[in-house]
Amino acid sequence: MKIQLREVDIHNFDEVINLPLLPHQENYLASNAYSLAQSKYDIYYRPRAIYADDQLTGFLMYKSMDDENRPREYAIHRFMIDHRQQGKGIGRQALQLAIEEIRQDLQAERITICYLPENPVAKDFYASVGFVETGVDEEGEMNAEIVLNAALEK
Ligand SMILES: CC(=O)SCCNC(=O)CCNC(=O)[C@H](O)C(C)(C)COP(=O)(O)OP(=O)(O)OC[C@H]1O[C@@H](n2cnc3c(N)ncnc32)[C@H](O)[C@@H]1OP(=O)(O)O
Repeated sequence: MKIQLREVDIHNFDEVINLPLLPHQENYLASNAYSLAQSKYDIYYRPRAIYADDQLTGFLMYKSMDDENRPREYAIHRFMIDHRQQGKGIGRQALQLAIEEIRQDLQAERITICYLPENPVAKDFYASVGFVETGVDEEGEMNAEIVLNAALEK
């Protein structure tokens, strides 16, 4: 299966907004409609549509942390796969592609991700990709990170 990240644009934004999750999964992240609106008002956000063999199957969004005075850091804020397509390896490949895309910025030193501790998939999945948990923040979300420059690791 060929997995690609593509820009969200006038041709696919409707479909991205309508990508379905199971009802309980909707609690794990903001809606795609909210995320796309957010990306229009915060230029640091980079929304991406996930395609599997040219079929739209998911959405992710990351941002550089330049605006928070952390210019060498990127944060993956949203990540979802159409529930009918989950568990087929698409998410894992899409996350790898996002990490590769971020690595194109040779200044990048750190990638963070956060998730609700009760999310049954996130913890083990993100750990298997290399994210190391750093603690729960004030909003109750677990934070985890990949340090790209090993010299920075504590
Ligand atoms: C930053 C954030 O947005 S955090 C919120 C993340 N998003 C959500 O929780 C929304 C609902 N979930 C999803 O959209 C998807 O399940 C995602 C994005 C978490 C993963 O995408 P998928 O395409 O399903 O993942 P993929 O098939 O590549 O599997 C990756 C791993 O997740 C785990 N996994 C996937 N689905 C399940 C499931 N239903 N039950 C248990 N584990 C699962 C497996 O451990 C798998 O590892 P493996 O490759 O060793 O088998």
